[in-house]
Amino acid sequence: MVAFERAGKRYGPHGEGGFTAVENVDLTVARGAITGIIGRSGAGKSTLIRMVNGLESATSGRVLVDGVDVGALSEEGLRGLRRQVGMIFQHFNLLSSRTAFDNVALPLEIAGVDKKTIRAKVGPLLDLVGLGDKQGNYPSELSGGQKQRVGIARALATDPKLLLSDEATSALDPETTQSILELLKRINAELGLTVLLITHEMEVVKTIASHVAVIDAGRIVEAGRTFDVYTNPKHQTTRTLLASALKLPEWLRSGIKAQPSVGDRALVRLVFFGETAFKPLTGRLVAELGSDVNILAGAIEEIGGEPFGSLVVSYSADPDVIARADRFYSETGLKTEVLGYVA
Ligand SMILES: Nc1ncnc2c1ncn2[C@@H]1O[C@H](COP(=O)(O)OP(=O)(O)OP(=O)(O)O)[C@@H](O)[C@H]1O
Repeated sequence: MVAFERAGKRYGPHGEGGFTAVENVDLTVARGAITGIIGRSGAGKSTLIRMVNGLESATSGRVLVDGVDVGALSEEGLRGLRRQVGMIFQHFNLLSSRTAFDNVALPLEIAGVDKKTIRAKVGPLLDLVGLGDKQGNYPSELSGGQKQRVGIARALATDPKLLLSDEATSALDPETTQSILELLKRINAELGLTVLLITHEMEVVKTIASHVAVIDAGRIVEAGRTFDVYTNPKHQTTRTLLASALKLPEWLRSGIKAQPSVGDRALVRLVFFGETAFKPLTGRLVAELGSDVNILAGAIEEIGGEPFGSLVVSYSADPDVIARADRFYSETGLKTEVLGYVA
């Protein structure tokens, strides 16, 4: 549905004074799927997603939506594209002088739709997002979650086939975030809408995205099924993003170092799924390393209905202990990653 072909974006002049925000991105977004793009602040996420609806133009390569090169569209072509591509934003971007109803009606008014059709369309959309009783309320009278629901209804007004989500839950508390993600999931399933979202939170990706791409300094460093990337991350950026999503106590998280000093302990995430899920490997690891293994956190989670377990343990970073542990992992096929080192 969306294809980035060696797509890049450079702000300002070429050479000195310019800045390359996105570089050589090759990425395909499957029709009907929910795809997440995750990266740290400044990684280029907003630039990348805005290239899909022409809010930013590629300065190299191409971005195709349903085979159409966005960069080659005329102003009128772009307006047509934006009717097919809805967008929601971190700060909702509602007009404060308009009611919920009138905010949702706005794209239809702009498209020249008659009043009767607008009335027939907006009510059911507000019902769909659970705001049937708030049609006459102004944004200032709505909670953050309700404002985002209005934003979602507005994005759906022109019956788009693709929804872009720019950090749509970043300004919301965890509970409201979950309810908005549930709503997006339902819309994806019920309307068959393709969703492309950007976020800096692994939890968001894990909750709703079937596929994920990790962006770092303007480049996609890893992409694939969310389950695969989450259970077997290959790139250091992905590992760092995952580590920050683990529910480790603050005292432990803040003490993590990239390199060990003498006497430090390795902090290791063990991932259990598929064949390794049902083997009593933790006991064997403890037997292998002596009683030196500390279990610090553990959870059974699932992505897209596929369960997996993760356990965070620490043990001596002494090279001999590390070598024994690594031998054990390669013999058993247990997936692991070193999160860092702690004193
Ligand atoms: N109009 C612009 N002119 C020059 N540089 C820009 C412009 N817009 C963004 N940038 C730079 O491009 C880089 C990527 O910005 P972008 O907003 O795409 O990142 P992001 O991953 O969405 O970050 P955040 O999550 O903080 O919004 C940043 O270093 C930013 O300063």
